[in-house]
Parts: sequence; structure tokens; C-alpha cells
Amino acid sequence: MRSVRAIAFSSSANLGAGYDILSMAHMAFSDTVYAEIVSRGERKVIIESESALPVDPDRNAAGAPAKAVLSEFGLDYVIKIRVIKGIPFGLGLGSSGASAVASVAALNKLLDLNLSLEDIVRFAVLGEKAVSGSPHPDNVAASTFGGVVAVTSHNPIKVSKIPVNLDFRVALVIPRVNTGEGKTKKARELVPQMIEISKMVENSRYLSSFILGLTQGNRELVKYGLNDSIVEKSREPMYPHYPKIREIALKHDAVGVCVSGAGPTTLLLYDNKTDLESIKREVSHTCEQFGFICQLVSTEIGGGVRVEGLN
Ligand SMILES: Nc1ncnc2c1ncn2[C@@H]1O[C@H](COP(=O)(O)OP(=O)(O)O)[C@@H](O)[C@H]1O
Ligand SMILES: N[C@@H](CCOP(=O)(O)O)C(=O)O
Repeated sequence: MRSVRAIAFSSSANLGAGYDILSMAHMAFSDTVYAEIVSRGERKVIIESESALPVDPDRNAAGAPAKAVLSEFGLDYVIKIRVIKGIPFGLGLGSSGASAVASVAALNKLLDLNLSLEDIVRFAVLGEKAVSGSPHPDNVAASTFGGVVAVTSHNPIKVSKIPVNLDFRVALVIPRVNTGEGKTKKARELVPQMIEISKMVENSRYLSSFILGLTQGNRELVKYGLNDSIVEKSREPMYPHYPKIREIALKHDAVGVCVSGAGPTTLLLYDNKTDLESIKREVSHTCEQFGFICQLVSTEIGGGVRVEGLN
């Protein structure tokens, strides 16, 4: 049987004030999805995974979008989707999003559907909806397109890649904790539904500064722009270590710091002015004080989803 493999990178969503809008793909981790047609005449998606994830297609981020693809194109196939998890889940690394993207991209090639990248995002958000209750498009946009992206429209989905004209590398401070089922769902319930106009203005300043800083290559604007007075703050009870990690990173001249997605991972941008060794040392001490081990992973901005036909 013909089989297709798709590989999608991890991502850090929000990037300060860009809740559900901005995200960055990174090469730190990736998920691989194999898709094959098992038989014809019946419409069904079978999920296989060696990780401790639900294999019910309605509860696996790779399953729900695959079912939607078959349904939209009226295809009566039994499809097997094997999910090889390289991205730890529940840690704010866009793990569910990457599985969803790889699943749709693999089906796109397997079934010759000719989907655009924006179509892949449109289906992949259904994977996010299945696991977190909300079809947020930021992680899936980054894993699909690669680079740093802005989702400029949700319905219809529109994504723009933000040109990055500043030299930096990416580091992730990843607490090795079990955040339990539905971490992002819980984190979204903490976000306030109403905000003061002054907070909205403040966050808009951060968002525009970050995007301008990246495109103009302005380090100070990026640092200032990686801030959020609304969403990050509202979720602080879920990552009480974050303010201290942020303080350490800024003290040692990181280019910028923010919570990665819904946390608890912290995203750091750094360059040759940054004292990464001191950050590593102090951050691991801080994590221990909070009762867990943190892994610091240095990486770079990643590309978009890759698809290979295997036979
Ligand atoms: N293919 C998948 N990859 C990752 N998580 C999945 C997948 N399918 C279902 N899940 C569930 O989704 C949740 C993780 O997603 P989420 O809380 O959004 O965090 P993140 O995407 O940052 O890892 C876990 O509860 C996990 O059981
Ligand atoms: N914009 C979303 C992003 C969630 O990212 P995850 O990697 O933590 O699932 C949010 O902030 O809820």
C-alpha cells in the first residue's frame, strides 16, 4: 500500500501579546505522521501511536482533522495514521498542533488533494479543537508555514510569514512536569473575557513593537515587544516559576523572553550579547527551588511541514 510521511516542527505560540495570532516554529522537536490507505468503501480513521495518547480519532489531534478531510472530499477510505511523537505534550510546545498539521499534510499528498498551506491550517485547527476545546490557529500556522507567523484572519484562515531580520537563536526552558489532561483548555479558561482599554492599548504596543522589531532588525523593540499584560498574567498560577525565569534571562541580556504558548515552557531569544551559561545555571537552580527539573534546549527557527512519499 502507498504510504506517506509528514514531519512537523514544534512551535511557541503567542510570542508575548500575540494570543492566538503569533507563533514561531522551532527545530527543537518534531512529530512524524505516516498515513496509508488500508481499504476503500468505508470511511474510517485508525490512529496508531506508541505514546500514551488517546487513539480514539475524535480525541487525538491527528484524528479529528483527518476525519474532516475525508468528509469534506466525500472519500470513503479506511486510513491508518501512525503518530510518532517527538514533541513532549502538555508543555506549551505546540505538540497537538504539530500532530494535526503532519496528519493533514500527509493526507494531502496521499490522496492528491492539492490543499494550500492555508487549507492545511484550516483542517489542522480541528485537531486543536478536539484536544483543547478551541480551534486556535497559531501553533498549527507556525508548524505548517515555518518561521514566525501571524494569523491575520480566522475565518477564512489567512496567515502571513513575518520577515525576521534580526540575528538570534532560540532557547526553551522546559519544566519536566506532568501538566495533566487538557492543560491548554484549563489555561484558556483563565484568560479574562473583558479587559480595560488601557491594557488593550499596552498590549497593542507590545504586539506592534515585536513585529516591527523583527522586520527592522531592532533588538530593543523585540525585547520590549515580547511582553504581555493580559494573557500571560492571567495564567501565572499555572507557571509560578515564570516571573523569576524571566528576570534571570533579562538580567543576562536575553534578546527577549515570553511564555511559550500556554506554558509552562519559557521561550528565550538570545544572541552573542546574552550570557546563556549564567542563564542556564540560575534557571536550573530556580526550577529546583520550585520542585522540578528544567531542561534548557537551544535551537533555531524551524521550517514548515515536510512531506515525503515512501512508495
Ligand atoms: N497527537 C497528539 N499530540 C499531542 N497531544 C495530544 C495528541 N492527541 C491528543 N492529545 C492531548 O492533547 C493534550 C496536549 O495538548 P495541549 O494541552 O494543547 O498542549 P501542547 O499542544 O502544548 O502539548 C494532552 O492532554 C494530550 O493527551
Ligand atoms: N494561543 C494558545 C496557544 C496554546 O499553545 P500550547 O502549545 O500551550 O498548546 C493559547 O495560549 O491558549
